[in-house]
Amino acid sequence: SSRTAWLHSTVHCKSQVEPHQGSLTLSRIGFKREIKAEGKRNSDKVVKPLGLSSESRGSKGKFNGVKEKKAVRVRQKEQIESAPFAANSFSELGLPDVLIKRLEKEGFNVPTDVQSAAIPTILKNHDVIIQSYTGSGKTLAYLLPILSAIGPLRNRVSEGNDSGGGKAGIEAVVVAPSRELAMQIVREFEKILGTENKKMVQQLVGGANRTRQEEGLKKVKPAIVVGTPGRISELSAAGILRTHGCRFLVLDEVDELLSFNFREDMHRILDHVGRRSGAGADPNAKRVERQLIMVSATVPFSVVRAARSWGSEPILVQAKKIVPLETISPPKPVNLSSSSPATPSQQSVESLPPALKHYYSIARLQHKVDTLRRCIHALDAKYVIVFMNNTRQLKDVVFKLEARGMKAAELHGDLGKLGRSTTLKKFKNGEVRVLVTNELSARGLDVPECDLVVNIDLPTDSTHYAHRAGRTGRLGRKGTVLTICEEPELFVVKKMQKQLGIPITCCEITEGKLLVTEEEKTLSSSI
Ligand SMILES: Nc1ncnc2c1ncn2[C@@H]1O[C@H](COP(=O)(O)OP(=O)(O)OP(=O)(O)O)[C@@H](O)[C@H]1O
Repeated sequence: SSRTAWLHSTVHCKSQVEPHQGSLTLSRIGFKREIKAEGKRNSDKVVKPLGLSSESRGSKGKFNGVKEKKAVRVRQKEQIESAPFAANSFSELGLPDVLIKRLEKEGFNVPTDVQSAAIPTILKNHDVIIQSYTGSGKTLAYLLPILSAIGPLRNRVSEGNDSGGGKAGIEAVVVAPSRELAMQIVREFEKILGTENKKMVQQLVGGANRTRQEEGLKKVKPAIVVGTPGRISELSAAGILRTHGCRFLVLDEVDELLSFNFREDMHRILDHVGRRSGAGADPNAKRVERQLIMVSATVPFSVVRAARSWGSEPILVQAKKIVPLETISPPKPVNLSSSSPATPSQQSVESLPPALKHYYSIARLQHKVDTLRRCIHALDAKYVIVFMNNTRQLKDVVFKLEARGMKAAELHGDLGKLGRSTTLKKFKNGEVRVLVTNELSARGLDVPECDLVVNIDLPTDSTHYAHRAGRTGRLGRKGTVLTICEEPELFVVKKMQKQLGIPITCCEITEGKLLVTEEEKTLSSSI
């Protein structure tokens, strides 16, 4: 039945890595002693700069760019005090001084937990999956190690003779599932690089002018490209995008990229960007060995499997934990029909920011927009993202809100590239208060001010719920998520509540206030 199908699809979320599996003594990957799960300040410790020894970088190939035919990626085995799970500054993480200065200039002074864990691990050349909750700063967690190896802000101390000023061709490929997300990543690169260097990054998104992109690749010769799977693989197949010398392949929102929709394009990208670590030297002798970086707030076992087959000894990096992938076993079947309260998997809890508040409200279909509007007023929300499943109905909701004097706009894939970016810009600058959208915006979209997410239609499963919800409460901010459902849909909300391990509290919006019933309060506190 469709209900069973829904349950099965959501089991993925639970299948993710259970905490404390396998030994955390990782001398293999350079960590000296057991890594404690709780974040530990290391301010009083001298932490050796990680990943910067001249022995392992520069002189041994990979970091000398594409000139050497058989670039070999050397993983650092040297011992360090401990992983700085909550570093006090970026300088503790082994990033070059020039890069740290740029970060400070842009107002980034303290790394987030996931950045503290991921940056040193990537600097030590490991293939990684980065998993931590939405809005926790995963973009910089991979962007900074890349910029410390490529381009003007790179670490020059550990280099050999010549490296990475953009002459070596494409050195990093970042793939994202939507144009908006790809453009956002480009802007983050540009922010750190500064105006004078922003040309070393080029966007390759679908829907944009392909000829201009081709010219850019030929004339400007960027070192980093960021794009969507279709356009990247198209340009690669046409021989215009040459990625044999690529040292970094990043798959942002990897679980989405590995979905059926992107299968063929992703296959081409994984096959043609750099050389897989450990792959036989013969057919790909001219390729540089690449480092594979996979990123998402939700990591189903299918991603673990993909990382094992496309990467080499990959490591799962979470905010406070680093685990070799080989210790992760496939999910056990979960009995979701059991009446006893399901124990949420640690992993699913970790996909959501801890400060978020989750509510649901029951309304008839024809009253959903009215409930939405009253909720916005009750919470005095300023930046609201509303999710729906059916693109054709977005317009109707926008129309109803506007009729009541609330500035709203629709955002979906059928709009042209220009229309999409204009709408997004208007939402970000506050001209539009309510952005009515579909799954397109659920992944990665970063509008830090977003204070309310509303599901007018239910998300298909708890993974989708987590990504939608994660558009608010970014980087420790407050945020509210409201799911408006009809009575018969309530069981779906209850199920997601169990799977995600969060209270989704029943509320009513009356007389301009969002009220929680007493009964619900006790129910949700028992979760
Ligand atoms: N160290 C930091 N200090 C201050 N702000 C930061 C830091 N790191 C990231 N940010 C900001 O936090 C916000 C969220 O970061 P980012 O978009 O990378 O989150 P994410 O974990 O990738 O989320 P999602 O899973 O939704 O894609 C961004 O606005 C980013 O600029």
